[in-house]
Amino acid sequence: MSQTTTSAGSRAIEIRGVARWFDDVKTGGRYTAIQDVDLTVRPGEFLSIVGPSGCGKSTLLHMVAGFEPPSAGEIAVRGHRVDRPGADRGVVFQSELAVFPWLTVERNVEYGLRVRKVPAPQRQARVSDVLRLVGLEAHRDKYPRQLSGGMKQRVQIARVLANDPDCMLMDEPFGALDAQTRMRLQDELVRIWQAKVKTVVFVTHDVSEAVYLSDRVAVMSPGPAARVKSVVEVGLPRPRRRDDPEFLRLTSMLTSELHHEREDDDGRQ
Ligand SMILES: Nc1ncnc2c1ncn2[C@@H]1O[C@H](COP(=O)(O)OP(=O)(O)OP(=O)(O)O)[C@@H](O)[C@H]1O
Repeated sequence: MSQTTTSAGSRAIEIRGVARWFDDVKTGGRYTAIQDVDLTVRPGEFLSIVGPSGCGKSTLLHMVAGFEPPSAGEIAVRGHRVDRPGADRGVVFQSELAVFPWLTVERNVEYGLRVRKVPAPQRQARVSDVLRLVGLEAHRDKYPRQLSGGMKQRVQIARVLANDPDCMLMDEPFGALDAQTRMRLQDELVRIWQAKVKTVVFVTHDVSEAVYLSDRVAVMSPGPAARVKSVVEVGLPRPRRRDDPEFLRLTSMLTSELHHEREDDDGRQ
């Protein structure tokens, strides 16, 4: 990251006027995936991004991660412009391929700490701490092929937490899991988030998952030129119940918001 652009204040992540387009080498034209995206994420907040398939959720998250630059606009994390990946932002992907198959659970989790040359005693303490937090202590010597899909996602989460980032950026991390495992991991994620007080940005297709987990839910419009069309506050206390009438009302409201393109800009921020 480079120069300070804004005072961090109450903004963990600030996305201002961001667009991303891709050149089509065959036609010489370009495809504008997202345009004019404005979104502020507060420190310690759990914010989900929902949107139709292909609208640009992953593209937006990858830009916050610093994997690719915006074509226009600016992204700042704690007041610093993002221009590359950084240890302050940890990314959890949908695919279990993000876990190194040739390393044990412990080695996977320790990986970032080794790269940063954290001394062995500190490394071991940190790894034990996060393995305990994600419930993988008993599996530390196993290889990924010996783990279930849910356990592999826990390895990814533990690996991110070991680096103690300010924000966790999660790209449909539970998308490939069966419904029961998914719900269990949602509960675990809330517990971990509450224990570690990280800012979390969570991309999902699943409105109910977003309402269950989040402080606020940002809804994107369909692409091309997708934008954040509204941001909805979820005021429900935790632990949440999926059969709570207010939970069901919010889920149904967000579902219709997602499926109906609205031209007004009321909810933009
Ligand atoms: N490297 C690229 N080159 C060209 N087009 C791209 C590239 N990456 C993404 N796109 C296009 O940008 C749009 C947004 O893609 P993205 O994967 O961010 O959407 P998404 O909302 O995360 O989708 P899904 O919910 O299906 O995972 C899509 O139309 C996609 O085809």
